[in-house]
Amino acid sequence: MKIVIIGTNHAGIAAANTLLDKYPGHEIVMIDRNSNMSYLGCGTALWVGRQIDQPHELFYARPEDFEAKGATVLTETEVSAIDFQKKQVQATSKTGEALVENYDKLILAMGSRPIIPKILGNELDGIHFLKLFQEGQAVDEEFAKESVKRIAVIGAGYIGTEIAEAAKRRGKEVLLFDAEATSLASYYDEDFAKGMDENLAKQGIELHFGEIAQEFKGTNGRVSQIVTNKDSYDVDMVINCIGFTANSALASDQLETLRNGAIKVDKHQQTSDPDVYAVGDVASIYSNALQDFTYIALASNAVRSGIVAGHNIGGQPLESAGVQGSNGISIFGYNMTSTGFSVKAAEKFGLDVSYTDFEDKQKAWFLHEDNDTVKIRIVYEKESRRIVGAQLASYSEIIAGNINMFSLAIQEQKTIDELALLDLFFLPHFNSPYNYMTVAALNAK
Ligand SMILES: Cc1cc2nc3c(=O)[nH]c(=O)nc-3n(C[C@H](O)[C@H](O)[C@H](O)COP(=O)(O)OP(=O)(O)OC[C@H]3O[C@@H](n4cnc5c(N)ncnc54)[C@H](O)[C@@H]3O)c2cc1C
Ligand SMILES: NC(=O)C1=CN([C@@H]2O[C@H](COP(=O)(O)OP(=O)(O)OC[C@H]3O[C@@H](n4cnc5c(N)ncnc54)[C@H](O)[C@@H]3O)[C@@H](O)[C@H]2O)C=CC1
Repeated sequence: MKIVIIGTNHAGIAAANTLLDKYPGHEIVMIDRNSNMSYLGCGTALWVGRQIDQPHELFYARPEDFEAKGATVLTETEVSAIDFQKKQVQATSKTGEALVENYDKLILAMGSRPIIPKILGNELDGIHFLKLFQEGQAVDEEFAKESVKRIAVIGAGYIGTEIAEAAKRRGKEVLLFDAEATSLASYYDEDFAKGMDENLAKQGIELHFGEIAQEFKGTNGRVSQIVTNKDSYDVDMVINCIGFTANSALASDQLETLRNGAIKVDKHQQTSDPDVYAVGDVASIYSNALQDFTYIALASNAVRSGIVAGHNIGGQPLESAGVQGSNGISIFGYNMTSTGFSVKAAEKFGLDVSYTDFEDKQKAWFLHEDNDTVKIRIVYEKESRRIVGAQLASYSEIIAGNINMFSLAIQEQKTIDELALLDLFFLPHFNSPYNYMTVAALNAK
């Protein structure tokens, strides 16, 4: 069987490795328009902010790794069309040569692209996005310029907040804008996001929330001012981070999609064409909190969905367990993690939810050093009492792993009452006998 994979980043790589390692004997052709593969964008801010010295360790796979296992890897080759009837992929190589690849099974792993704000002045120099390694390099080069002193970051989601920290670490003045009232509004309720806002403000980042960019103005072709619905600000550079959209144009007129263009898949990653699978950011994904398919762009989901597609195409039926969109962020030492829905997100999706909050020290009360406060919120459906979300925030790093337990609880449809008496270990170095997670659950109305 000949399997063609379009897109060789996290999702495409996971599918390719699964097929090559577990189901040998197939012809695998991997095509990507980029010159590199496997770049972990999560490391961009760490590198640009000089928390790590070099970007090379942010790559974990090379074309040679797949060629050594028998695959054909075509880099700098852009797919321009797919004929789903003839089962053919048309592409152009880096030398301009037209290529046609036939397939028995096709894996779409074209990922996502940043949303471009449709406002005047978009084309000016000094306006950046952060998705590819090359875009990280461009931002890094700008940060090195003495003339770039004041930076506007548009969108205080995950990428915006992380790059705001990086810019500050490089000695820049940073103005952080978001249409919402707080940072991280897609992931955390306001009471939680406020903790991050205070942390950002304490570090000298200028916060402009509830503000929408309406125009970029320039001087000699380079951005020099940003105009919002409230005011205008002189800046030397802009970084746009207002979210991702599925990069599905190659297939969205032929295959079924969600309203945002993500290619609809089932739990086997199969699209509306049985010979075509879609994985990662280009595809829909099943949310256990919502109990329906939705769109959640994360590297963790990309890897899992790639593995699932690989097994199904290889001949071993495997159903995805669904996801919770579990995520985390660490900014100037302040750590936040969440999974499933916040109260706000649950209500937006039509769920009738309640929540329980608790706050305590991370370690036992009699440890007075390095013992930070932890805030927790657990969100549950009122009628069924099933847990649909959790949020944690603290300067303590110990909180990080806890969110995974809530992820499993949501996946397994556990109720808030089942959590209340769960056996959690106790050791003073890490927690208290009255663990804040179970106390929050015990307090649930
Ligand atoms: C700055 C940043 C930080 C992030 N941090 C995190 C994090 O901490 N945790 C987390 O879980 N996620 C994080 N993400 C999100 C994560 O990177 C994405 O969810 C992930 O990259 C999706 O993987 P993918 O393989 O589905 O798609 P992509 O990474 O978008 O890869 C798609 C590939 O398809 C190729 N392609 C597209 N169209 C064509 C075509 N026509 N022809 C040939 N090739 C094509 C592209 O060149 C690309 O290589 C971050 C993203 C960014 C940008
Ligand atoms: N730690 C992690 O897990 C990370 C995950 N990612 C993922 O990568 C994807 C893209 O990240 P982001 O671009 O940061 O998206 P995001 O969805 O996290 O944040 C986008 C932000 O932009 C704001 N916004 C939207 N339109 C706006 C406008 N016109 N003006 C001002 N603000 C506006 C939104 O309110 C939101 O806060 C997401 O799916 C994210 O989850 C990215 C970085 C880190």
